[in-house]
Amino acid sequence: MELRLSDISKSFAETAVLQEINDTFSAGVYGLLGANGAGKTTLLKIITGLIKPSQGRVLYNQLDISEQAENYRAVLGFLPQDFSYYSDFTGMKFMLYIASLKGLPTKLAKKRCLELLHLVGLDAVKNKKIKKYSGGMKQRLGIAQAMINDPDILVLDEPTVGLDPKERVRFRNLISSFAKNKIVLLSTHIVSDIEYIADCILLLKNGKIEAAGTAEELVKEISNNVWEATVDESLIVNYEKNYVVTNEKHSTEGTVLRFVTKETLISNAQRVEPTLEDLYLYYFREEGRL
Ligand SMILES: Nc1ncnc2c1ncn2[C@@H]1O[C@H](COP(=O)(O)OP(=O)(O)OP(=O)(O)O)[C@@H](O)[C@H]1O
Repeated sequence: MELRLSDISKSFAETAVLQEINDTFSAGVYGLLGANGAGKTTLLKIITGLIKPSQGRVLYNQLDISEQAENYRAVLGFLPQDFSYYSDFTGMKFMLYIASLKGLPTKLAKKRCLELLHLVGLDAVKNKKIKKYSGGMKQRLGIAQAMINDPDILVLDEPTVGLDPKERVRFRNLISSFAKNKIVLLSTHIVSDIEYIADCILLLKNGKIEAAGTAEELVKEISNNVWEATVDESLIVNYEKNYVVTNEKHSTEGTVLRFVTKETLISNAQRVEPTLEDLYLYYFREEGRL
């Protein structure tokens, strides 16, 4: 199984949103990480065939997805960012509705809906109307509906929005166990959501894939460049001008500043292990200053 993005570019009017994206996905979890407006939703919509690229092609098993639309839809599961629900439906009724849209036979549909509602922890509320659901419950229902046809390719746009920390952990476990022999693509701007589950992280910046690899591979770029130093609070503004500051921890002894730079003149600065969050903030430093 292979999904290939071949030279994808997308412009809206005169504005280039994606530029010459090339990548090949085989079974595994891929995390698309980027700041707001980086082009994540646009890229995922192109991958699902919802919008067409201005240039380039998406190939599923070597064939353009536009030439095998029906076949492709059958192996695809999608959670859009702006997913809307029928609020008067119960969770179960909604799932059955999606199952019928996907053409699942009635008996199988019921079994599959119950299984999935259990997997996302919505058993207890499956007969409640969706309008009574919390944001996190709705999001879990959205994830469940995307998995209804046991898709080979699961595309999730910002799936963890609205999930509390416990739900996030449950989500990560769910995706890890689901992903065997499947392609899972998910977008987020929350580093910790994909740090542990993504086999490959793609950093999307200004419509281009700036870097791709495992978390360990990616952070190598800034190894030896992440520091911590205890500094006087009044000097922080100056440091922020010269360094990419990734954390500030205030205490009675002063402020522990964490920052990324090649060389530093701060005498008590010590090198520390880089994290993916350091790398993210380093890549998206301009956005951080808005
Ligand atoms: N249909 C459209 N017409 C014009 N511009 C668009 C359209 N869709 C997206 N854009 C623009 O393309 C850029 C990328 O948007 P996109 O939604 O893909 O980013 P994103 O990384 O998903 O951001 P977010 O995390 O905020 O959803 C934005 O500047 C957006 O305004």
